[in-house]
Amino acid sequence: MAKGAPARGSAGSGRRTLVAGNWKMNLNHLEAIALVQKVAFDLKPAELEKVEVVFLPPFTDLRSVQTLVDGDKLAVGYGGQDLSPHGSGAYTGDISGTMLSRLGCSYVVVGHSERRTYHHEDDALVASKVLAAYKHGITPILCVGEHEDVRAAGNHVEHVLTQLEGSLAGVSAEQAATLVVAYEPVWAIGTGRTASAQDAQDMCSAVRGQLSKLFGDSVASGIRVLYGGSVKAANAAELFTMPDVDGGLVGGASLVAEEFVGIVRASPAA
Ligand SMILES: O=C(CO)COP(=O)(O)O
Repeated sequence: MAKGAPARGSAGSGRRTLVAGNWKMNLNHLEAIALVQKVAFDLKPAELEKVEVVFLPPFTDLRSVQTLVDGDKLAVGYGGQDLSPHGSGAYTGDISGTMLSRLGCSYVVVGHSERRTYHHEDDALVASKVLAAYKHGITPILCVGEHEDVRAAGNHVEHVLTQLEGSLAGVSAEQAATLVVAYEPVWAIGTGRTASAQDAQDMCSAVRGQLSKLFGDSVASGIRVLYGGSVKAANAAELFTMPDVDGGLVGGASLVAEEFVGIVRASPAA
């Protein structure tokens, strides 16, 4: 039985399933165009209406993806993998929310474990990026998740909920209404070791319970909570039918058109 806020379930919850492909540091702009074309042309309009499909390419591919999506009026979304907490100015290498929104991005990943690990991003920095995204009208996909040792010690729920609260410092209930959270256990990312559907459900439910405490039941029941970590066409259906799992944040499998399309089709909503 779900522990989180109000009666829901992906089917019948009112939350539209979201399948987002995080390409990480892969694919040049030509490969990007080929992949988006293949996925978007393969999926039927009815499927794209039921499941929201989002591409998260490297910054250098965004212009090409924008041109393709706009030119062919594709019913897919796209966004960045990170953004600067700053608005503009002398921040070498940073990409601002304004730049992303000018490129038509509707989403941005914030606080991915790879950035937390390799770029030492802490919850306070992640929270400032979440606020920067909202400032520019971009929906943050906030990533949280535990390392293997934390799970082994049985502290994973507490760890993730602390991370969630810290990463949402300063966010209002009104802003949170459009939030997307992605639960990505670090030990499942790129390892082929997917969390069990029940483990994913338990954590996504706990996340929703914490969102309820922070923003109230009605806001929390509308927030989409995704699972990420070795999602494939073969395991997506089991994960996405769990009542608090509203879709997936997909890494490796999002680079292969047939596999990504298979994941979208595995959604019970599709
Ligand atoms: O980190 C992820 C998505 O953000 C998950 O990556 P994989 O699907 O390759 O495990």
